[in-house]
Amino acid sequence: MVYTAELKAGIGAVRKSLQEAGLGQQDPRFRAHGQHEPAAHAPLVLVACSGGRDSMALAALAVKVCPTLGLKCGAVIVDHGLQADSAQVSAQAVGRCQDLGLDPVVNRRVQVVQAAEGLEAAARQARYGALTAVAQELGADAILLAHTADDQAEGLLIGLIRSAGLKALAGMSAQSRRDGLLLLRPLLGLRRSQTTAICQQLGIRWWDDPTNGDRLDPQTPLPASFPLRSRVRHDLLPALSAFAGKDMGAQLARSARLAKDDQDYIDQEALRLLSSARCQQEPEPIGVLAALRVSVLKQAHPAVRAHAWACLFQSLNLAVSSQQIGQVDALVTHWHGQGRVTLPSFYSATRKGHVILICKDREHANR
Ligand SMILES: Nc1ncnc2c1ncn2[C@@H]1O[C@H](COP(=O)(O)OP(=O)(O)OP(=O)(O)O)[C@@H](O)[C@H]1O
Repeated sequence: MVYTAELKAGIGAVRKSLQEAGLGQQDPRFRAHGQHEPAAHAPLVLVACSGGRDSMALAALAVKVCPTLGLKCGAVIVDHGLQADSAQVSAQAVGRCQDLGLDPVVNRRVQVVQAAEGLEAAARQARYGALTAVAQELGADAILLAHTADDQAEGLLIGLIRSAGLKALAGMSAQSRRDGLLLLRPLLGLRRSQTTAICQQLGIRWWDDPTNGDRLDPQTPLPASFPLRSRVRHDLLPALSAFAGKDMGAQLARSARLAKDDQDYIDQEALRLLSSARCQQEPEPIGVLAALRVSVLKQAHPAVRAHAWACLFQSLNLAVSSQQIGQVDALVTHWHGQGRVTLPSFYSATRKGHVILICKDREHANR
């Protein structure tokens, strides 16, 4: 096999990701280069594979890297059942992963229930649920996802279209946890052109999702019926690059990474603020979810305080608007004896002297 620049970049990225996650260092033998037969009880990592070019490239890279670290490498293919040929597409991806040598390869069919947040979000929810369930069933240590720098760039533009603030700009983490499961994204530094080249160089075939519009004329905008992500990829990002006279994909991906670092830092400060502002008096009266000292909140930077409110409401599963966060914050910064701020699901925020109380309506507190 010829180690092309793309293959070297991909192999290096997967190896670094697994090592940074603390995987593959259990046995001193694995510090030496070369292939090592994984022990029967060796940690298992699973590639989340859609059958597309990015995740087929990742499957090919991971199955090469894992044995050098003494890890077992399998794959999970989730069949969303949203397209007429989805069972066939999934079966094809299973076969291709097996041919590459991944083992085990699991095909999991899910039921996508359309919810208020749309079909794409519902499919993502169902997909992560299935990935977590399979990982738990197999005792896997991590799931590898094949998001690339192009996904980061597109995500940033989608964030700008849909919402506002730092969160809208912040990209995905290279390492995160969901329901206790470690999620790794080793290819965030690679471009889609590189994953395509890796597949071509290794003779791997992939499936092109027709809803991506990849095979349609690049000069003709996709109809509005295509998913937003596909339209951003096909129309907006190329138009932006043409306008700027340079490849904006790389720059936007870098911005998404920097914004994510900033967001992680502010979130950490916000959690610290919440913990130092909490009143120590125990137990809280019935219906009071949090009691926070105004003197501590007042000293914090407004951006940190805004994130603290957002973190607090998120922990209570409350979808609170930015306007409501502003009203709650005014209890600290512009206090003139105003009444309580009504929040969703019978929650409210009130100021009592030098304390902000986040309460659930007494009638509903015990339900
Ligand atoms: N049906 C699926 N089954 C398993 N994993 C999936 C599936 N769909 C997506 N994933 C995982 O989530 C990642 C991001 O999903 P997305 O739909 O954005 O894919 P993509 O950027 O088109 O990548 P690909 O070319 O691999 O389809 C994929 O690279 C893959 O790791």
